[in-house]
Amino acid sequence: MSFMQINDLKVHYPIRGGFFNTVVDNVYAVDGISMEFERGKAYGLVGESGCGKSTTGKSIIGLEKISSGEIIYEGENVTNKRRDRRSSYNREIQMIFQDSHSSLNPRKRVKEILQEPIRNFLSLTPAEEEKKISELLAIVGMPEDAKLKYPHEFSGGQKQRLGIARAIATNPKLIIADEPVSALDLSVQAQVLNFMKDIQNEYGLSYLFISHDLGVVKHMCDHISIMYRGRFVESGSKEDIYKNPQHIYTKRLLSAIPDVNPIGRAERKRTRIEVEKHYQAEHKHYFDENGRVYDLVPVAGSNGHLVAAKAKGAF
Ligand SMILES: Nc1ncnc2c1ncn2[C@@H]1O[C@H](COP(=O)(O)OP(=O)(O)OP(=O)(O)O)[C@@H](O)[C@H]1O
Repeated sequence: MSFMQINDLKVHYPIRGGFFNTVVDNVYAVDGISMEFERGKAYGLVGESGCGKSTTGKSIIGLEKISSGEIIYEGENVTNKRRDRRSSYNREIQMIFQDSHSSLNPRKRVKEILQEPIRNFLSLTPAEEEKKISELLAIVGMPEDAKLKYPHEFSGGQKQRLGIARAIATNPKLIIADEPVSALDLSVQAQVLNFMKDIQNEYGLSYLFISHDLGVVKHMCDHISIMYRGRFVESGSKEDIYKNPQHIYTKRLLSAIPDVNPIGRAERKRTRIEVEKHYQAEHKHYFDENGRVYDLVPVAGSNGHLVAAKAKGAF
């Protein structure tokens, strides 16, 4: 049973131009997506840069204006209440960002950074607040004396842990994690991901896990949507997406990561040959099975030869 539903969400940014600075077009950053979140489950949102992943996350939490669509939380339409301090939605949906360095106020000590959500949302006595901050630091594996330090005194992985501590301070149900490890060294990425899994299990947290990295999403998520130009081209359980991808864009995303590539070599080759044939026949476009059109451009292989035709934007 899902506790939150996103229905036909659209976020369009107007493009202004001309002498009168009128709206001449729109960027269809998010263009009609629907999702459901279940307790204790992680929902993965994958796609290449610019497809609308961050805009989706930010609009859910209320950092971006929604053009149309609705968010239903615990049976209530909260679309216009997302930033309302009094609403439980505002307390129970939190976000962590890729760049924890810039999302943590450099002029505040850790104690003050963690105090902020606690004071905004929980009514605690000073003693309870102090205890809560110590508990949060313990949960994210940071020492007690971190309280008095500033963000710059920590490593990238530690700063991301502090970002997580801040997000879990209000006992959230859903954490939107926007590329939470992509700015970290590879060695630290696994630690932070494992830690996120641990707290998910312990507190029954749900995640909206945003990433361009299908390997990371495979590790973290139960349900996955593949996003392309503001829309979902494919959604399904982790098993469906990795074992039996349907859309050519998903297949290409998967084939770009050999480690987790579930489609056999033969199929990978077939997809590539199919597109290459179109290119060699001097077609400028390739139409996939859903009628979507891609521009074809050449790409050079590591040996310097033309190895495949590439569908621009998709491949
Ligand atoms: N404030 C804005 N005004 C106009 N266009 C915007 C604005 N914010 C984002 N966009 C555009 O909306 C589209 C989606 O951007 P978004 O940042 O959501 O993509 P993304 O998938 O998260 O990319 P990345 O992985 O690089 O962060 C892009 O074309 C982007 O240029």
